[in-house]
Amino acid sequence: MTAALVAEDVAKSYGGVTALDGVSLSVDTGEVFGLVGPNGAGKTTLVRALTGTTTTDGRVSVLGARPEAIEKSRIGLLPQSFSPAARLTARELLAQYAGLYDDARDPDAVLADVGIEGDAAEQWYETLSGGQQRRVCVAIALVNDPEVLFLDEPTTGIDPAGRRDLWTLLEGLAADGTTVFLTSHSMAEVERLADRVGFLRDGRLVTVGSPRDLIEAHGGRSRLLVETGDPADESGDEFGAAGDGRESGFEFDVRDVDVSTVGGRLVVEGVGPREIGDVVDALEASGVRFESLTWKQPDLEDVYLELTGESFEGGGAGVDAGSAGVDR
Ligand SMILES: Nc1ncnc2c1ncn2[C@@H]1O[C@H](COP(=O)(O)OP(=O)(O)OP(=O)(O)O)[C@@H](O)[C@H]1O
Repeated sequence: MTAALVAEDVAKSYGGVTALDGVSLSVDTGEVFGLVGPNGAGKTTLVRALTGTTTTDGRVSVLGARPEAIEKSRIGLLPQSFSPAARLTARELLAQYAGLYDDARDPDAVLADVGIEGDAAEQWYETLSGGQQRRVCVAIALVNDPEVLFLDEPTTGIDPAGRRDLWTLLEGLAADGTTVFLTSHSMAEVERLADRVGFLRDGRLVTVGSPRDLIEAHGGRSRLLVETGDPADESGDEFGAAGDGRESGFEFDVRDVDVSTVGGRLVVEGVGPREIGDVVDALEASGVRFESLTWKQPDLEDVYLELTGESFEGGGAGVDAGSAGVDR
């Protein structure tokens, strides 16, 4: 497969601040590449390097050419901060941007794709809600039907239903062969959309891989989160990696589980779906009273926390796909 995007040893400093410190990567034609990393890691700077909107050291190529030399109609860019004319309606804005290209898509159809229809399409941009404004900005990036689409935190401010609609739209574009380079702080978004994910930290690409491979390598084991409602569990004390749970005071007749307390929860790691009942029995046999149980498979958020050195905090809040809660 041919590479749509190539970065070789790309570096950028702002005064004494190193934003990119020798980044090399290649994105195949038709691939969705997700770039994640903490605030200030250099994601926006890399998007700007790849789109030729800032100068850098190193080499960048987009569709086989330098980004500045590429026909603008072949590229779509949604910058992180983008403010189109405030006193044009969504329709007028789309028509304006469509007019920049010889062969643009129908503005109304693009607006409909991002969920802006009816009254919202006739309102001044400045009177739309933040999420509606972001949708219009996404539409502007799509109006030229680009071969390569750069989206810098596209769904920030968009409500959950709109976010999922946008994911479906992006999946459709990717299925039709559009190359997508996406930055996001939503691990759910990246896990769902990206074929490969790059983790950027302090201007360096620390790892790249498919969500599945990264979760396998860095996500840890599936775990059962036990809300005991017991303030003693707030201590964060490790119960130790007792394979049978004995050091925690529980008689776990379940092999290869690690028990600890994190963030006020009892965390039993290494619990597969079939062992949930055994662990519940063991908890009850040990006299542990609990308010709820949540089973959580490792996901990209766990990978992120591991790779950025942030501690796992029992993360039940991040549980969506692939988890089951048992309330008592
Ligand atoms: N125009 C600029 N002038 C000076 N410093 C800058 C400029 N743009 C970025 N930086 C610095 O470069 C570093 C990388 O910034 P960048 O915006 O690329 O990070 P990011 O990963 O996109 O962050 P976020 O997740 O907060 O959007 C930061 O330390 C930032 O302060």
